[in-house]
Amino acid sequence: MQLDKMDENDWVYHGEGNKNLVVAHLSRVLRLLKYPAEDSENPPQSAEQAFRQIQNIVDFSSNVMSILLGEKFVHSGEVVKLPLEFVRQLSIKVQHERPGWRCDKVIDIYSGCALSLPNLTYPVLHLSTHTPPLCVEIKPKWGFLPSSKHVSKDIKSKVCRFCMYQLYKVATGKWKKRSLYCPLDLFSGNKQRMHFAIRQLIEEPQNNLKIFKGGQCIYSRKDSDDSLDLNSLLHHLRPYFLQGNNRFNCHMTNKAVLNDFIQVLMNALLSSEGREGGPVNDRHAERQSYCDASLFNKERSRQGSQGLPGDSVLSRILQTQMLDMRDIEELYPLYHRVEQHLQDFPKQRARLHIEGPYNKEFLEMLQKCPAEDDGSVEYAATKVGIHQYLITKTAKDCSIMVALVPSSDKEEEDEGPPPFTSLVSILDLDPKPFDSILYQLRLDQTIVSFYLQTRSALPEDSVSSHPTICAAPEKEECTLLFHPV
Ligand SMILES: O=P(O)(O)O[C@@H]1[C@@H](OP(=O)(O)O)[C@H](OP(=O)(O)O)[C@H](O)[C@H](OP(=O)(O)O)[C@H]1OP(=O)(O)O
Ligand SMILES: Nc1ncnc2c1ncn2[C@@H]1O[C@H](COP(=O)(O)OP(=O)(O)OP(=O)(O)O)[C@@H](O)[C@H]1O
Repeated sequence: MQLDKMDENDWVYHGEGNKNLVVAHLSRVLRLLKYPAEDSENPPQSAEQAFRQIQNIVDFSSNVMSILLGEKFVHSGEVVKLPLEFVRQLSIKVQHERPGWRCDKVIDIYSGCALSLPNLTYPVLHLSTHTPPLCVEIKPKWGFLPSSKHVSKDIKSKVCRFCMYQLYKVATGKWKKRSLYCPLDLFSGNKQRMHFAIRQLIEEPQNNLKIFKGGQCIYSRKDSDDSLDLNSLLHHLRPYFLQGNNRFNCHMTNKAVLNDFIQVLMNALLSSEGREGGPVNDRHAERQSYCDASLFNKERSRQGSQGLPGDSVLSRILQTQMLDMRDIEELYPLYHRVEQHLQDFPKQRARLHIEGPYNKEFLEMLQKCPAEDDGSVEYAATKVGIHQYLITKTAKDCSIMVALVPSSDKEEEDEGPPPFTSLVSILDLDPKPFDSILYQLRLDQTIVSFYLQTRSALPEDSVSSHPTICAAPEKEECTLLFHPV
């Protein structure tokens, strides 16, 4: 990439989240900061601050998250300085492709800073074949129930945050339809539960699932009420699954295509080598962790527990999320202690690395932290305190990208999906701001009280387990939740 010869016509809109917009050009992407539209005339930070913010993201990803999640999964990228005219033209060019609900923020066109990353939807893997890679992005969210003594509402240890939050999101219009995906099913390592969870993601992707082919998004929910085209997805997927052993002339039902696709995706998520194909060993004992709101039939999964392979992407994310099992209610007093201290001694913000930098000194500070609470601000801020909690917050909001290309390896069996090579990565590993903790506490209270109120007003089976719906992939009734195709 020649930074002095950038042409906006080479770059295409690729996607965006709450804080960044991403454009792609073949095997690279540029991730540009966004800020609230009302600040568009008056950028909230200088070019130097923007540069430092992105450098902080790179350092946090490479020095902290990559160690916890595994280097093979993490691509931290590098900060680049782009010509301002290029960014301005790019911003105009992509505007009409942006989803309406994201337009409350605008691209930072003043700093010229961006994060340059490999395009994970168009990995080098595909170069060995003429077939465009398939790529699945999953934002799995929180995979466990808090086990803190300080939880004020019992429901938090029975129903997961994602499932509770769904009722609030639908009621406030963020999404039109409730998602029946439950992260605890995906993270269970039990193949039936995982299969069920992935089907729910396909049925209602919200912002938790996107599917790409050849680097282009072919399946996602862009707005709360846009239409989803499952037929078109199946049309894209079918050729990949007809290529297997003895299948060239076989008729495959849509259900079989979808089951194969989910199977291949699960294999990649459970692979303990980063690249699919090797034997799965070093399994964790399955965490007997069930969410009462999941529609998966618990009795079925108890028959065949598998657990997550130790080095699989799901296991690494879950372990990182669980570094801090404390609930926000238990964490808040520690935040309060640090906040009070910073009010009295504002210059200590830098010493305590409240906004980074995430360098050697930061890691040393985490290691030196006292093991027991001695009432100090160091304890509250560091390893067992705020920083550790914020690290787990990043792991609760990251996404997994699974790139798949048909493999030429011949396999003996005629059964099962054709072989694929996969490349699994984790993205969106930005540090979460210290100041978000008060907001987190309030949001948590809102989600829980809304869930309790709404649940009591709804019929029993609309929010809790429903024994007649199960996820056995081989059974006909597993099409139950799908629209006709
Ligand atoms: O708090 P949550 O669980 O709603 O997560 C936010 C996400 O909402 P979600 O529920 O996944 O739709 C939210 O995603 P959306 O904007 O809803 O797509 C962001 O990821 C947000 O992170 P950040 O503040 O931009 O760094 C996320 O906020 P934090 O992870 O910073 O709390
Ligand atoms: N390296 C990459 N390769 C390919 N696509 C990417 C890459 N990084 C991001 N994307 C795409 O861009 C989208 C937005 O990126 P990202 O999730 O980092 O934004 P964000 O604003 O930080 O999100 P959030 O809402 O979680 O804060 C992703 O959902 C993904 O589809």
